Amino acid sequence: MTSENQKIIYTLTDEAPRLATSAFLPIVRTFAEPAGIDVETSDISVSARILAAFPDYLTEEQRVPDNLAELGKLTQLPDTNIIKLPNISASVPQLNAAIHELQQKGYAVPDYPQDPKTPEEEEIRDRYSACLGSAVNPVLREGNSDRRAPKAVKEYARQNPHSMGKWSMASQSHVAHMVEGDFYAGEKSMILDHGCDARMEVVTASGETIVLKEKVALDDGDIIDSMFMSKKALLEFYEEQLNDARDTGVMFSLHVKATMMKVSHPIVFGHCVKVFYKDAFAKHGELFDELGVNVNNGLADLYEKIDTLPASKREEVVEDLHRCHENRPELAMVDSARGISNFHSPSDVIVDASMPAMIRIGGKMYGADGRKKDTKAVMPESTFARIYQEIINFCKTNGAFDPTTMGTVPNVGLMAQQAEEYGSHDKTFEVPEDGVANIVDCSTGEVLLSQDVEAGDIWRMCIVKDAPIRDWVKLAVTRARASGMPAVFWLDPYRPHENNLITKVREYLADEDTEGLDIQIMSQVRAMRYTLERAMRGLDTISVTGNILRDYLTDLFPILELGTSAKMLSIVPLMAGGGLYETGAGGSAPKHVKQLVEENHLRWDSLGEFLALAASLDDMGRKYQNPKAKVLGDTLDAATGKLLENRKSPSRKTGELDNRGSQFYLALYWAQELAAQTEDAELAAHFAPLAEQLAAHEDEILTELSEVQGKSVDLGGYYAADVEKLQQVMCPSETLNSTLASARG
Ligand SMILES: NC(=O)C1=CN([C@@H]2O[C@H](COP(=O)(O)OP(=O)(O)OC[C@H]3O[C@@H](n4cnc5c(N)ncnc54)[C@H](OP(=O)(O)O)[C@@H]3O)[C@@H](O)[C@H]2O)C=CC1
Ligand SMILES: O=C(O)CCC(=O)C(=O)O
Ligand SMILES: [Mg+2]
Repeated sequence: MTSENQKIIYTLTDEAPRLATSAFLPIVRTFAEPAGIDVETSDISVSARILAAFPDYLTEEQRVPDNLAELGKLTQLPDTNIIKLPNISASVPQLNAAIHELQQKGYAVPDYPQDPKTPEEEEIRDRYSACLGSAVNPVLREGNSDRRAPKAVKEYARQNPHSMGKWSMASQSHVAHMVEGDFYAGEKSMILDHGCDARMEVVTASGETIVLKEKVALDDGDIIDSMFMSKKALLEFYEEQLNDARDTGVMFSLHVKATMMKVSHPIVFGHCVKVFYKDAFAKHGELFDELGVNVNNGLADLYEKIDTLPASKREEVVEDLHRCHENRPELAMVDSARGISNFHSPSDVIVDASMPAMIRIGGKMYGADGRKKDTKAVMPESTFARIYQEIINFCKTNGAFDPTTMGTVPNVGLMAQQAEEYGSHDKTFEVPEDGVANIVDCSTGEVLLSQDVEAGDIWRMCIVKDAPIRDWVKLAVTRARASGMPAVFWLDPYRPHENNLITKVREYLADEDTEGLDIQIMSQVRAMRYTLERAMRGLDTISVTGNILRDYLTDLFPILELGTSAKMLSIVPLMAGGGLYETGAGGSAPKHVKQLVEENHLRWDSLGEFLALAASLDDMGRKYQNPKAKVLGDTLDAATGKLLENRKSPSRKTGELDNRGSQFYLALYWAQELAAQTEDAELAAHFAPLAEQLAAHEDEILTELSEVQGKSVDLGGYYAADVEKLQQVMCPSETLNSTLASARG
């Protein structure tokens, strides 16, 4: 690679990360330039993706390129180096809000047809499906995942522990999951011994064949699974759990991932809302249908639709809804001050973040009165829910974990090529009629996997490819070797899919040099217990997991260990040789944007972004023999360590140091580290004046950064903010801006 094409592609995403990046990019460019590294941006925000999907609805000037598709191609090239911050995985309400904002701005993109009636509407819905739910990560994550807390970050957390709630043996909090009729219960799985195209079809009782998916391309060695969730069993389960929560006086909460599991979980969520309010639905069901109410989009959708009714009718409906609460348990709240419950929107409570938050504060969630209470955490799908019950049991017995002493739990996650459930959205269906659900080899007609299903059941097919499994095993061995930690594969032999994985894991482990390494395979509940026992004693254990547990555990352990998963290093070594560097494991923190807009204080911590950039630079240095890049990476890591030591992370409180102030210190320390290092005299000479200038102007810059706080700001939009306004708000210190500019060529 020549110096001309040494390039970092920096993605622009949504919400708080987008804000933070606006402030960080001038710093990144200032530091990357002397090492001959270009920093190119690529907007993959939900609004940019919407615009890219509808060029024919836009004027020439309004059109934007399909950046995500472009990046997807680049993941297949060995030179690629992408930094990716969290982005919105849009639920339908979020998608609608983004569309509405764009329309208001004069972009004539069409409305989202939730229930398409014409071929044109179907075509529009298909185009929008590329913007809905988790649409970015699966395209870019063409590798497995390596997430961990770097030593300096772990050490900082040990010295400066975050608060932890108390656990009591008497806690009534628990997890409720289905024990029959869920995806786990009747799962079937096989390892293919030949490649083929398969179709998914339901053969109804009357003998009619309904093809749900014409073609799924499969390869020799793929593990494929067929699983379904029974609607009947799900409704019974909800009724039982609601009654149990009411009878035992515990709050009710529902934890799903409707953003990522964009087809199945909104349905699972919607059924819960309907069961909770079943009397109101029994009485007003027809009216709700006429109004087009779809509670898969949350109770907010219902309230919005009944708003169109005459006042007296609306009041009657609202009264009937309220009356349902008399026979139901108290509901966990998302925002008790504003009366927003767990049912308001399917994207308000996202299981990977919501369960750790509950566990961290002693197994509680907030009730309508704003108080913390014990809760029944309902996760219908049992496959992974049991790990949360295991940690709850552990905390009840042993008390809360102590961040000053607890061990660390890094993760190596199977993720590449849309592995497992997280790649199943285009192969997930609500079954139209009772019958037999078959996965059929198109060329021979052989039925590969078969299930008896009923109308309304959710049926899906999952795939994991062979090459990613081999790569995942290799990555686990590499991490075990590099860290000296034991590595545990969390695989359950009683689950057909994981049993097949175990076969392959054993085979591929045999190909690796595992001499002296401690590598074990345990079912998930045992793995959790083993890991927790060790963590409590200060011992570290790598979790090696499938895709869903990757997601769950990389919020759970960092939140307990570090207070937030934002402080994780999150690397995706792309299978084609490139690197995708993500920032932490957390979300895009909509609450933080609200605080910025109202009070001009951004509490988002960019630590994950600093760690990601250092890893990206380091990789560039090694791959392209660019010693300057390596020096930049090392000094950035050192600066990040200093930032932690000197407690220059953003504060949550308006008026104190925020994200922008924290970034100023990062720039100062980075310049100082570069000036002080002796490996590259040119870089030292280049950055010495910047280090001096930044230090000399510290007070002035901090004053300029804090003066702006406390007042509301206008970003010119939420999903599609005005770029200039964004820049002005995020870079308010003229002194810092000009000092950085003077160091650039
Ligand atoms: N990789 C990705 O692209 C991901 C995207 N998402 C998307 O993000 C959105 C919101 O997700 P949700 O799961 O609700 O989580 P949030 O983004 O709201 O994060 C949960 C909480 O974690 C804390 N937090 C997270 N990141 C940081 C940070 N960098 N600095 C400081 N605190 C942090 C905040 O706590 P506090 O408010 O107390 O300060 C925040 O409210 C959704 O649209 C979801 O789809 C979610 C996960 C990953
Ligand atoms: O893609 C998403 O929607 C969420 C991803 C996520 O939560 C994670 O990777 O930890
Ligand atoms: Mg996650």
